[in-house]
Amino acid sequence: MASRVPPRHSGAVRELLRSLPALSGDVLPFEPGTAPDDPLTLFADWFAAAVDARVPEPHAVTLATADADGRPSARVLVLKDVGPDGFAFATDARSGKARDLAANPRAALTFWWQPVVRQVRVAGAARYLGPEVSAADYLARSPASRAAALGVRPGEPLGSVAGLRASMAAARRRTDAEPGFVLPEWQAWVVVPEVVEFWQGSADRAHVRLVYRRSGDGSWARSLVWP
Ligand SMILES: Cc1cc2nc3c(=O)[nH]c(=O)nc-3n(C[C@H](O)[C@H](O)[C@H](O)COP(=O)(O)O)c2cc1C
Repeated sequence: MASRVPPRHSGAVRELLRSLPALSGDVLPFEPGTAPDDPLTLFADWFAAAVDARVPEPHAVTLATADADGRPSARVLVLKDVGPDGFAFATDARSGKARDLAANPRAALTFWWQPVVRQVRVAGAARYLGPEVSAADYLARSPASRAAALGVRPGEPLGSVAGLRASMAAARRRTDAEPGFVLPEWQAWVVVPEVVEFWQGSADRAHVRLVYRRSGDGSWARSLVWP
């Protein structure tokens, strides 16, 4: 098969970018007038529809944080749960995101489900769920996942990939020998939503945006906004 890697002439990336379609998935029907009162219910519906449509890894979500000075940072992680508290994820206390959240406990999550042309955005306060929930999350991971978390030192300079592999192999041996061990740095967090936006793309660009905002009494107000 011919390589699609372009020659490295000036403008090659721009040409490649312009050759690509956007919003080319199969739009799902969405009638905002009949949407539920609660965005978590609509999220559950949309998530199930994404799974049904075989969206690859629909639980992979971009988490945006900012440090104490407001410098933003974003990365992909795995959504662990969605419940009345909000959207849960887990990470290492030594990671950049956990440091950001310790200094500035606000976050945004963005899901992009290309095959169904849907985006969901969540913004709100981020809350550490404490050592017990974090330990339970850690112990629910497979031995390989626990070893992967145990064998790393997030963000520290790494001399070689061989060093990483050796550390992870040692972590796997320890995980197998001590199955009850919990990495003290493991942290479960939840983003408590204040705003949730459901975006249904459309081939004719008449994209539907339905925004839910939480009121002081905990109820939700929802409205359409222009795309
Ligand atoms: C599909 C996918 C899933 C990931 N899941 C997690 C996760 O659940 N928790 C996590 O801390 N990092 C996860 N990562 C790694 C993060 O993207 C990131 O590289 C790492 O957490 C360090 O980010 P930070 O320095 O901004 O904190 C995942 C990456 C990808 C691509």
